[in-house]
Amino acid sequence: MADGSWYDADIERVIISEQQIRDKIAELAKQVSADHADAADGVLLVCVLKGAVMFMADFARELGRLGPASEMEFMAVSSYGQGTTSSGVVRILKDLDRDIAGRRVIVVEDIVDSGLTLSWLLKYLESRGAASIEVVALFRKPDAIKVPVEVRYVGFDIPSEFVVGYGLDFAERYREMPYVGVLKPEVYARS
Ligand SMILES: O=P(O)(O)OC[C@H]1O[C@H](OP(=O)(O)OP(=O)(O)O)[C@H](O)[C@@H]1O
Ligand code: HPA
Ligand SMILES: [Mg+2]
Repeated sequence: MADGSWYDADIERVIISEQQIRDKIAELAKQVSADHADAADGVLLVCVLKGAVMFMADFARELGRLGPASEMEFMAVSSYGQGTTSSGVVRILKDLDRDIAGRRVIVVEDIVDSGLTLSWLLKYLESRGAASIEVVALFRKPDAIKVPVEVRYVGFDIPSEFVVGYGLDFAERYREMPYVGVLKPEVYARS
């Protein structure tokens, strides 16, 4: 919940609290661990920067306690830029550093909103010969989806409002908040 930090003043409403996020990540890690207990060479976690940075760090640590072993890769893609709606054009800002052929890939994504980023990314990864590709997404907006995408593990379904916190930004700000909330309208008016 709001915790007395500077950013609370800009938040109209908390959508998901820090504790809810923590509990959900433990649950997601348990499911992924159980489903991949037989992965002899572990799983390859592909974090979609920048938004998924917090989720990746917390999820990977939880999964690490349970196994199987994981390795981490980072891609940076962007379609929102400074705005609150997808531009529809996904740009790769940082590509994978290595070959993913034959690996069990788990894409770690913060939010599925229109689905454009993920649907583009899945096609891109599929072309690289992974043994399997699954997605774990902490947040999803079911009413905002424009392109159907299969997300095996979902943390929270949330309303179709623009949210910030826990990695999610508005014009690069608010990523460091430990909870997820909706900004006050005056914050948009200021920018
Ligand atoms: O389902 P979609 O409508 O495509 O939206 C989801 C994507 O949008 C955001 O990324 P953004 O483009 O803002 O880049 P960022 O992670 O660097 O903030 C978010 O982190 C997801 O990756
Ligand atoms: O609601 C959102 N907030 C921040 N970034 C996003 N990218 C897609 N949806 C969102
Ligand atoms: Mg963003």
